[in-house]
Amino acid sequence: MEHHETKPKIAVRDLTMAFGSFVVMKDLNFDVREKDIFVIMGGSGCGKSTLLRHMIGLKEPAKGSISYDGENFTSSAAEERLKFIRRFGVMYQSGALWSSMTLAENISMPIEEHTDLKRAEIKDLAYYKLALVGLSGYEDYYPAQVSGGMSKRAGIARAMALDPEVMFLDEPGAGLDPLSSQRLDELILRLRDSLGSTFVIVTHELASIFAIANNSIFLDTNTRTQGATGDPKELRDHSDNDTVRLFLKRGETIEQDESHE
Ligand SMILES: Nc1ncnc2c1ncn2[C@@H]1O[C@H](COP(=O)(O)OP(=O)(O)OP(=O)(O)O)[C@@H](O)[C@H]1O
Repeated sequence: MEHHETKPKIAVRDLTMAFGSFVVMKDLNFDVREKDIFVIMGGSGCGKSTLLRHMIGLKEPAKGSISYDGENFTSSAAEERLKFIRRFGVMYQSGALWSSMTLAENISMPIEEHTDLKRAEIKDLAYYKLALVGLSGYEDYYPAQVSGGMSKRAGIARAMALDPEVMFLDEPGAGLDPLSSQRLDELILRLRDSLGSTFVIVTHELASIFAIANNSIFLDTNTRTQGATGDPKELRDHSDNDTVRLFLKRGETIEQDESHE
């Protein structure tokens, strides 16, 4: 196993997440390293999206902290917090693009909002971002005119509009056929390699987890805390937590089933 001695990109410490008196997860402790493709995994309703919302500042921890590059995000003042948020790119589960705008206009929006660039420069940037996700030639299409997979890729291009250091994707493969889902996985790997960004991805799709992730956290609904953190392949083969191993081993049966088709 490789060990990087660098400071973690993201450090989550003693995090408890709750809605009122309902505790979703407690005592979460994990690191995300720079250039990791880190997946948040676990069964339905365990708190994956809620964890992502904590990491981008949409929800406050009941306890604990989240730091970026050694700086405390959780305790930061409003103004300082905006600086953190500017370094994030987010694609939500609903991930929808604005239907009344072309793909290029969808990507231009955040650039217009957050920079002083001129119109022509913004257009160039939007075209460039679409090219990065393999959508050259589709700049003037409306979301309804492209496939689900293309729409997800445009959503990723929009999340990348401001060159984020960390990309957060909530269930990017949801609703996609296996081939489009696989193409999306390949895109994520390629973007990580070419742009050097860090990815935090919510997913419960095992094929996708094994294809892209080098680091992860498993949220266990029964114990209401993390079952394990680390490389999903290693957890599948060596975790001393039965629930984690069982969850990840389902992947083998799925992969075998698919190879017999
Ligand atoms: N705004 C809210 N108020 C109260 N409870 C909530 C709220 N949002 C989520 N929850 C609860 O918190 C728990 C975790 O929800 P969350 O959506 O984070 O799970 P998830 O793992 O992302 O689920 P899924 O895989 O089904 O998308 C669930 O029990 C959910 O009902």
